[in-house]
Amino acid sequence: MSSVIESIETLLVDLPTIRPHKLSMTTMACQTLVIVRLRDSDGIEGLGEGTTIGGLAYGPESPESIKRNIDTYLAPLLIGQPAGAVAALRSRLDRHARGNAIAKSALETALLDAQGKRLGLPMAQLLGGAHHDHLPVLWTLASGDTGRDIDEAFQRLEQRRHCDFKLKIGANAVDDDVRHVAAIKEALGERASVRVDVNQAWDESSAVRGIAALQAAGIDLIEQPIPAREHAGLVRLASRFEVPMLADEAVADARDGFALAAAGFNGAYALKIAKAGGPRGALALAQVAQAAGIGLYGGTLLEGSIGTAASLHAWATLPELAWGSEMFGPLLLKDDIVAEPLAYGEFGVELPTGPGLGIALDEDKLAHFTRK
Ligand SMILES: O=C(O)C[C@H]1C=CC(=O)O1
Ligand SMILES: [Mn+2]
Repeated sequence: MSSVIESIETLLVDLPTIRPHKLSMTTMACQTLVIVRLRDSDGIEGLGEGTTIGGLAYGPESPESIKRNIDTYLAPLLIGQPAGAVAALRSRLDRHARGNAIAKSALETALLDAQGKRLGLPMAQLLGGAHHDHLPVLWTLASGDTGRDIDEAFQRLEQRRHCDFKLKIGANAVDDDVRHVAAIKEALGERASVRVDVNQAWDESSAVRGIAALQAAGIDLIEQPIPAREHAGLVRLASRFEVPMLADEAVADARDGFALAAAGFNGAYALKIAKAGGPRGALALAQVAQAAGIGLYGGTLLEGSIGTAASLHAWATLPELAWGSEMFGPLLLKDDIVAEPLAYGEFGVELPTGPGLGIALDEDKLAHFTRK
């Protein structure tokens, strides 16, 4: 008898951040991981993780809704089903439940982890095989203080941890943000690539003014300057400026990617397993981007080690990430719930090698940080 899915448990795990992380819509002091433990009748356990940023500040799913919707609606669709039928199970979730991409991503990750363990293959091999075993990782400077961000950047460069930096802006007046970014770029000079993420905070005319100044300051990439749904505006900004635009919230999945490319967008796409409903959906967006000649970036929704490892397995199967990745989530957290943390160094991170995700839980730490 082939294995069936026997149980699915979800846990809310609250981990403090190493410093306040300030974005245009919220300042984080803690990240909540929704951990999925999926158990199959052959005794194999698959792990998954879903995160968002600042409760409901980033999108329509919160950690609590992810847990509740898995427990109430999504898990019952999987219990008793053949455990190895990952593609069919993923379609089943989409057929019976709309939206909830982060919850579905956590479940798809757990299904792939279990199947990889069953077959003795790393998740990247289930997804077609890895092109790379070390991926570049940038660091986000978002302490809210220019001097502290500059110190942090030099520290990361000296540790050989990161040489590309993303600055979170949009919470302050445009001129103040531009001054902040220009001061950091001026301090780092040619030693580092500096990019910004506005997280949808500007309207188009503010964006024109802000981007002109950021381009003059030597910034390499402008992420999501205007609201996600304003595709036409993003296309206009991408055509207007030499500095490329990175679409993040505007492109969740392959359909969004197709629509934006068809509208004439010529920038780059941020892939996130959370936006696309899992690693397979994120790779489908990557295929659309490749067909349209659009460059790729491996994005994070500030996942912990499990979600980060799942993303790395997916990104490793891509021939090229023109803009590298930002899979630094675990480094923003004060502690971890896995036995062996991901290996960061030489401006990037190693792809884990064991079966499935190649990640094991530290049960004591998991129990300690799980919300009671
Ligand atoms: O890109 C985002 O919108 C979300 C995230 C990625 C890095 C970071 O600091 O926040
Ligand atoms: Mn972003």
